[in-house]
Parts: sequence; C-alpha cells; structure tokens
Amino acid sequence: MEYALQLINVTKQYKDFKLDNINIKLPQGCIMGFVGENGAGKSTTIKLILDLINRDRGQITVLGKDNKIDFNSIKENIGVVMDESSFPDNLNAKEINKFMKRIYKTWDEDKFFKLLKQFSIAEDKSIKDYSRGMKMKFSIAVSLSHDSKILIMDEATSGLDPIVREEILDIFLEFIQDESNSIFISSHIISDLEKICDYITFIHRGKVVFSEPKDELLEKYGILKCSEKELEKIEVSAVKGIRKNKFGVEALVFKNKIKGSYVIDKANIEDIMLFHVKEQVL
Ligand SMILES: Nc1ncnc2c1ncn2[C@@H]1O[C@H](COP(=O)(O)OP(=O)(O)OP(=O)(O)O)[C@@H](O)[C@H]1O
Repeated sequence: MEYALQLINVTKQYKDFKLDNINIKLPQGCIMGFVGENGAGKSTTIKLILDLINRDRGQITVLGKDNKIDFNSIKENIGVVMDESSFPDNLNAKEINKFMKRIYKTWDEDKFFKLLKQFSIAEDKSIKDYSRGMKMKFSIAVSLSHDSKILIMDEATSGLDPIVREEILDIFLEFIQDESNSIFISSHIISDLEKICDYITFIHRGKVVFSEPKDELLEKYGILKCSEKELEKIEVSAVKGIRKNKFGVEALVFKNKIKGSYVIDKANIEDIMLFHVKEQVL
C-alpha cells in the first residue's frame, strides 16, 4: 500500500513533555483525523511532519519522500493550514496572490480567486482586518490553489461557524475525489472528523492510543448501560472502559465479546476516545 504520510517511531522530548514513539500510516487517497486533548502533542507532531522542528528519533515520509532529505522536491504538493495565519497581515489577497505566484510554480490564480469568492472574502481587505474565520478560510484557499496532493492541517476549522465548516468539509471531500490526494487534519471538533475521515488517530499525553479505520472503530465498540451487578457478570476482556452515573454504569464494550441479551447502543468517536482514557475497568 502507498502511504501519503508515514511516521515511524517518532520521538521528541521537551523539558516537560515527550512525544513518545509515534507511529502513523495514512494511506494515499484517505482522510485521517488527528485528535487528542489540549497539550496532547498534535501541533508538535504536525510541526515535526513539516520539519519546522527537529525530531530526536524516528523517520517521517510525506508522499513517499523523507521529510528531511527530499522535502524541497515535494513542497508544491503539500498544502498547509496552521491554526494561526502565517501570512504578512498588512497584505491583502491580491498582493498575496502575486507573492504566491513567485513561490509556487503551480500556483493557480483563477482557482484562488474563485475560492475567495466562494468564501466571501474581499480581495482588497488587509489580512489583519479579517476575522479569525476569514483567516482560516483564506489559508484553506491558499492550500488548495497549488498542486497539493496532501493537505496537512492543524485546527483548520476552529473558529468557523457550522455553515462554513460544512462548506469546507465538502471542499475537503471534493479534494479527496482525486484518489491520489490525501488529508491529515487535527481538530477538536470530533463530529466534523467523524463525517469525513477514513482513519482516526487518537493521541493522549504524547502517545498514540489508537490509529485505526473509523468504520472499524464504530463497528467494534458499543455502549452498554447496566447496573454494577450486571457488569460484574461480563467478561473483563469485553470491557474497554466504564463511566459510573446515578443510574448505574455505562461501559464501552467490544460488541462481539458480549454474550446474552444486552442492549448495546452505538458508540461515536468521542465516546470511544473518552472511554479509552477515562476510568479504567475495576
Ligand atoms: N517549544 C517548546 N518548548 C517546550 N515545550 C513545548 C514546546 N512546544 C510545545 N511544547 C509542549 O508540548 C506539549 C504539547 O503541545 P502541543 O502544542 O503539541 O499540543 P496540542 O495537542 O497541539 O494542544 P492544543 O490542542 O491545545 O493545540 C505541551 O505540553 C507544550 O507545552
């Protein structure tokens, strides 16, 4: 299988934080959502992928090229959206367009202005006068206006209202229609990721908890609501995590390991994440 992005045993140590032995494989043509709590290590991972900071150990390939040795040869093919605008904010869209023409051989100004129009972004307004949402939309328009084969995005939809987010998710899905294109996106808006992603990678305190196809996660797990007494009758290995409430317990369970006539509700990605790291089985 061809991987658009691969991290092998990637480690980065800061004074108070360690990104510990990260392994991620994003198959070409797919969207991977990268989720985790504040401070889990998402931005650090993305900066390592983009070679903005040095890793201590491990290997990273983007579009099959080592990100330290061959990065220049694939820069045109990587669209980047970070959570803060990296454009000189005294410039407007027309001026940035001129600038981008010089940076990217494959810059497509027609597409750029079309996207700005679609996003209702004025061409003559300085970036410093944009709202946060407008800045994000502007960055997304830039990332889609050169020959990007992979989009790498850190919180690209944060600060955007649901209507614009929906519009942007559609644009991501359109981008992925070309099967050679891929997306790696971090977000705290798990419901957005659940709509569009093929894979979900969950990072917690610097370690990958799971990195799996979304459909397999949704198929594998379910939520069982029962009393504590009933839970005791269930095989320990069938239970991934529990949450107590005043009516009894809720447990994230492996559906295929539950025998008997229990009612098992669907688990969403947010449930699956929370149960993996919340209370442990007693
Ligand atoms: N340059 C740095 N020096 C020291 N520690 C750092 C540095 N950059 C990040 N860290 C630490 O690394 C940890 C992970 O930060 P990171 O920004 O990767 O988290 P995150 O998952 O992106 O969080 P958020 O969702 O809040 O954006 C934090 O504890 C942060 O303080």
